[in-house]
Amino acid sequence: MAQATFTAEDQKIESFRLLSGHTIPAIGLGTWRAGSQADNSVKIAIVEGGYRHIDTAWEYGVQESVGRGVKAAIHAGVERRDLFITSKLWCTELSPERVRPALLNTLQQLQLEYLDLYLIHWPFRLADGASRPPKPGDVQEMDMEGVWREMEGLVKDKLVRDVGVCNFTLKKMNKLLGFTETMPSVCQMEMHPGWRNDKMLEACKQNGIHVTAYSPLGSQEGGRDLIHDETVDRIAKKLNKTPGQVLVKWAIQRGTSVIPKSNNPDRIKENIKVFGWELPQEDFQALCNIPDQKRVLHGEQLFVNKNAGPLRSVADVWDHED
Ligand SMILES: NC(=O)C1=CN([C@@H]2O[C@H](COP(=O)(O)OP(=O)(O)OC[C@H]3O[C@@H](n4cnc5c(N)ncnc54)[C@H](OP(=O)(O)O)[C@@H]3O)[C@@H](O)[C@H]2O)C=CC1
Ligand SMILES: O=C1CO[C@H](CO)[C@@H](O)[C@@H]1O
Repeated sequence: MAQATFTAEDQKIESFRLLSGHTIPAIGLGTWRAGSQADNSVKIAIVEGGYRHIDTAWEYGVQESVGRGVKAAIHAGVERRDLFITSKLWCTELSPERVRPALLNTLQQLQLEYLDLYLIHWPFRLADGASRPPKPGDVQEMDMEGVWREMEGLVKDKLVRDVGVCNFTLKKMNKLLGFTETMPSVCQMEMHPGWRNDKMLEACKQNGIHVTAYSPLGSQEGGRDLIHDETVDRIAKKLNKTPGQVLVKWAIQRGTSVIPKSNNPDRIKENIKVFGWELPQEDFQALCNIPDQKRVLHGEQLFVNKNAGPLRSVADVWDHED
């Protein structure tokens, strides 16, 4: 069996400890829009880049390809127990009786026996066959307690090692914390210098919940081009790093894990070379001061039919807070 070229130890990849006592590697490979190249990107990331953390979701439609990439990496000598694989429960499955079948389907697609982390993707339930953007009536309130009890059951049955949420507002997080028996280990949120989201980061820290920053480069396609932001570019040139590395390092220095997506082998390997050096305080601060704070992905935009105006049902379930 061929040996992996890089190990996480070679790369000195840092990790963060979760409330459960498990650890999450500081950098993971994102797979949204990875398409049919996901298998190759995942294999390169793990075997050549030293990644040990992969972020995916049923909704990305790439889980079978991701699974093939993971399998190839294991075949190349990486141990499953050294990998951290995250997936997410999609909005149409947000009713208690659908949680376990959705997870089993995800495990089957990924060809895995367990997940390291299973996240509620958005705190909204979508009706079966809901169009995007949804029609009136397609967006529904979820039975949060019922769904969470099922998530807890997956941990008890060792099908997933940790559970968590994405895209929760503070109001929704507080509601969850009001009844949870198994704490959410992770809250995954959009975070980059163009959307620091300090309020949720602070609230999570206070509760010991680890934060993973998604779209750390601004998401690029249809998002915000932070790679060419003048502050990011200036700091990158000064430190002799790339803009991608500066953005990834900023996230880690804030205490969050981070999941940049790339399908380009050079950029995959570039984005993880962020250990053994620090952003000086003044540069870290300059990145924190980037103006025009706004999200790239917003629940109201994702789930509201812009042509028809806000749907009554969305107004009922969205908290109207940042
Ligand atoms: N929980 C949730 O609701 C969400 C989770 N996510 C997760 O977070 C991941 C990352 O977020 P995402 O929105 O994909 O965007 P990112 O911020 O990671 O940006 C990805 C884009 O940047 C490009 N890129 C990657 N590295 C570099 C580099 N070093 N220099 C220049 N360009 C680069 C990629 O192109 P190329 O591939 O050609 O390199 C791609 O176009 C997702 O893939 C997904 O796994 C994302 C959104 C929502
Ligand atoms: O993870 C994600 C990537 O983008 C999607 C938008 O189509 C979202 O559903 C989701 O939050």
